[in-house]
Amino acid sequence: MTTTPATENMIELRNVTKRYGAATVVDDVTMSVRRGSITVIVGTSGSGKSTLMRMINRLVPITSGHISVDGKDVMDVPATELRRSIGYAIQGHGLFPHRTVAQNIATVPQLLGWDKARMDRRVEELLALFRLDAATFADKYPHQLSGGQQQRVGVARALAAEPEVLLMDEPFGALDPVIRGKAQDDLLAIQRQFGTTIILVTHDMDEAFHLGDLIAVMSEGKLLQCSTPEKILTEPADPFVQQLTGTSDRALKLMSLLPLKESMQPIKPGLTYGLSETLNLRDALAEMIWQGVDEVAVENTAKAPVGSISMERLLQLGKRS
Ligand SMILES: Nc1ncnc2c1ncn2[C@@H]1O[C@H](COP(=O)(O)OP(=O)(O)OP(=O)(O)O)[C@@H](O)[C@H]1O
Repeated sequence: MTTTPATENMIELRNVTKRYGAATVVDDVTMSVRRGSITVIVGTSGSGKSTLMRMINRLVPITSGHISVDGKDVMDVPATELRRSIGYAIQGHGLFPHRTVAQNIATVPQLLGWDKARMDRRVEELLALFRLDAATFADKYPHQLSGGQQQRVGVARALAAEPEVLLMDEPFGALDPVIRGKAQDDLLAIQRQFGTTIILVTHDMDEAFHLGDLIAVMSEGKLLQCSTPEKILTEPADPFVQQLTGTSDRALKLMSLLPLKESMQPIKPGLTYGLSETLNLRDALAEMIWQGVDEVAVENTAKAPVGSISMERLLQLGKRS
């Protein structure tokens, strides 16, 4: 038996346009999203980010152009089937107020006719994944949870039926910075575990740089650039892209994208202070300034030295190439 190889791109948008009357709110957007990657859409308010994303699961009808998901034109898939197969998480989470946490999470599996044992297993697994104790939370109602907990349930619900594609519209918008950071790290861990293809809309550029394999910048309905975070910083396609990413901390943003592990120098004996190889260069620099050291050992998770890094080398790496 021959099987068709999975296409490398999970989502393809070709010349996608959305008009409301005379207003063109998404203007001829062409973009590809690689399977198992995270694409973050940024741009000013009203630039068409949500509209673009909502055309993928057909919550908004396309005026012209084509969108395919996993090789299939979305217009050839019944809208309800499409929406059940694509996870969707929004700011304010949209939980059903009269359903418990467990029932909220099981919404799509239930619609898909999963048996009870499988649904219960999945709910427990997701609660554990989002660090919500099942005994405490499964039977609570949304109003009994904090905003952050509700948000996590919202994302858990979007992931419940193990979708290959997850669309997220400002999913962490309402969270305070500490919880937000944790939620982002949870999402990255889950994405790595399941290989989910994610498109996420945010206003927060730090979030975009932290999460995005690609960053898509929109302005007035147009897609100005869709590139890696490094390219967005070092080769902005448009003055607006440059303005959006901010120029004052460009060096530090760039350093935050570079892993220490890939930039370290050979092991050097006699260094008394060690940093984990899992840090990025910005965090390494911050720690060295704080500790007042010019050179440190780089250590693996077992605390064995695997290299070294000097302040001089760090400063070189942050320079525009
Ligand atoms: N149903 C509609 N009818 C008419 N205009 C609409 C409709 N929905 C959205 N728009 C307009 O389309 C434009 C893009 O809206 P959209 O919500 O996609 O922007 P956005 O970039 O996601 O904005 P924000 O960051 O503020 O959420 C806006 O000017 C908005 O007013």
